Order: sequence, then structure tokens, then C-alpha cells
Amino acid sequence: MGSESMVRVKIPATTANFGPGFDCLGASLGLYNYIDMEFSDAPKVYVKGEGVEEIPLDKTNLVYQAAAKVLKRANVNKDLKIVLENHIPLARGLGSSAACIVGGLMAANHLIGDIFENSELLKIATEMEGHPDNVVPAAFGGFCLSMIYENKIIYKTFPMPFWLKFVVCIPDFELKTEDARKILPEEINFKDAVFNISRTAMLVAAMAQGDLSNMDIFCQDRLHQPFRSQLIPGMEKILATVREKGAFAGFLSGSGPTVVCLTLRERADALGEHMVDIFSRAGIKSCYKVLSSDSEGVKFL
Ligand SMILES: Nc1ncnc2c1ncn2[C@@H]1O[C@H](COP(=O)(O)OP(=O)(O)O)[C@@H](O)[C@H]1O
Ligand SMILES: N[C@@H](CCOP(=O)(O)O)C(=O)O
Repeated sequence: MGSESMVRVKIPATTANFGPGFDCLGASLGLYNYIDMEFSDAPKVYVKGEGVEEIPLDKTNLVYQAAAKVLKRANVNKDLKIVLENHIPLARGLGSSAACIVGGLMAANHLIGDIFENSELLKIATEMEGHPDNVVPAAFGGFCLSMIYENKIIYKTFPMPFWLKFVVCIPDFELKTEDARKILPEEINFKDAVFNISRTAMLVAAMAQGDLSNMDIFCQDRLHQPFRSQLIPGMEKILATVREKGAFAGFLSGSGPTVVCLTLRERADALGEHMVDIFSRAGIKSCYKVLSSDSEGVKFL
């Protein structure tokens, strides 16, 4: 394929971990960032939407950094003009950094004629992000299983039930993944490992079959949520009550602070209002969005 003079890509938000699948499960959501990229006589970054006041407009910008890695590897010594239209809120557990990294890598690769394979880009993306569970669904869409093996990323992806809705309740404070990882223990006990692997196995089979019965049990976790709850007032109460309010299950989205629950369209708004109310009683302002799953991942427009 020849190179393009200008590239526009759409990249989805993601919800990583999906309950018990710490660093290995994730799903792609119908909320998108857009990146326009072209070669330029000087580095330029323009931002609209989420993060407009905090995102750097120079080469330190995360999208620019990802794109520059591809250009460097291809020995292309040129600057870029990048325009970002952001709808994924920053540092809320909805994969904003993975969207930047995957979008930046894939857009730059397209600009130079798609010379690198996706497997190569995925490896770079995972190195930059630190774990594969957001970057895989951001790139390919759907419900994703991923792992790092001998410096390669191995993954599986399949579509989620079309009728499934994700109600994401987004607190108005940022929690950087880097900080939310510092709070995790170095070791866990054997019983907790069995608790999580049994639920992860059941969860994957249930999603593959589109059978959401017992999903509240399969989404339980002992590897990260119990430790991160101290950073997110109201989270535990939300997770303890969404089932009785009509959700199949609830869990922390990525490293938080967003809490997500799985439900049907007709129950979604009541659940969203319930989550906002509990956060508010815990002194946290929040808003909710009702999202569909995404099945495409990165799309060139
Ligand atoms: N559109 C963007 N442009 C540049 N940097 C971004 C953008 N979105 C996110 N980032 C960077 O990623 C960081 C958030 O990443 P992270 O802590 O992993 O949270 P999450 O990926 O869950 O949103 C932000 O603080 C910012 O540095
Ligand atoms: N497995 C990671 C996922 C982080 O997701 P993010 O959307 O918060 O960046 C973790 O739990 O640390």
C-alpha cells in the first residue's frame, strides 16, 4: 500500500481488567478519540475536547511520542502536525493513554505506507503502556484476552452481545494508572489467586457464549479492587448495590476511578443515576454515560 498525505483515525475507549482479569482482559467501548496526522515543517499539536488544558502541545505529547517511535524505526526524519479530538476523559480508567499510543502508532504507520505489521506495533504499544489489556481492545475491538510471552503479545478477541450496555460512572477527579499500581501488593496468597483464575475462566466462557447469568460472581476480584477502593470513596458501595438495581455485574474500570456496570438499555439510566448518587454521598461529583461495545477497534476514516 502507498503512503498517505494525511491520515484520520478513530480509536475507542477501553475498560481493562473486566473484574478479575487483571492485566489480561479488556473490552472496547463506543466512545472515541480522533487523530488527524500529516507531515509538517515543524512539530505542531492541536487539541479539542477532553484534556485541552493539560495536554502538551509539543513533541512530549503522548500521541506525538508514539508516532515518533514509528518514524524513527522507519528512518523517516520528519516532523508532524497532529490534531486531536478527544472524547475519552483522561486518567479515569477508560484507556485514554492506550488510545493515544495505539492511535499514534497506527496513524504514523499508515502515513508511511503501513510498513510495520500490527504485531510489531502492538509490542511497542504494550512497552509504552506497560500492560496489554487496554492496547489490544483499543486496536482490534471486542472483548479481548491478552498476554505477554517472550517479548510478543498474544491475544484473542471476540464480539460481545450486541444488546449489552456499559454504564460508566466517571468521577470528576483523575487517578493516574501509575499511582493506582503503586498501591497494589507485591505478592498475593494462593487462595486469592485461585479465586481470580476461577472467575476469569468462567467470565471468558460466559462472554463467549453471551450468557450473562452469574456474571456478578464471575466479575469478583481480589487482585486489585480491594486495594484501590481506598483511593475511590463510594466504589465499594456501588459494587455492592448495582446487582439489586438491575445490573448483571459491576467492576472498577481499568485502574479507576470510573466504575462500570453491565446491563440492558432499559435499566441503564436508573443505574447511572444510582451510581452518581452513591458517589455524591461519598463526597465525589461524577457523571455517567451509557455506552455500547465497540467491535472495530482502530478505524481509518
Ligand atoms: N489525548 C491525549 N493527548 C496526550 N496525552 C494524553 C491524552 N490522553 C491521555 N494522555 C496522557 O495519558 C495520561 C493518562 O493515562 P493513564 O494514567 O494510564 O489513565 P487512563 O489511560 O486510564 O486514562 C494523561 O495524564 C496524559 O499524560
Ligand atoms: N491492568 C491495568 C489497566 C489500567 O487501565 P487504565 O484504563 O486505568 O489505564 C491496571 O489495572 O493497572
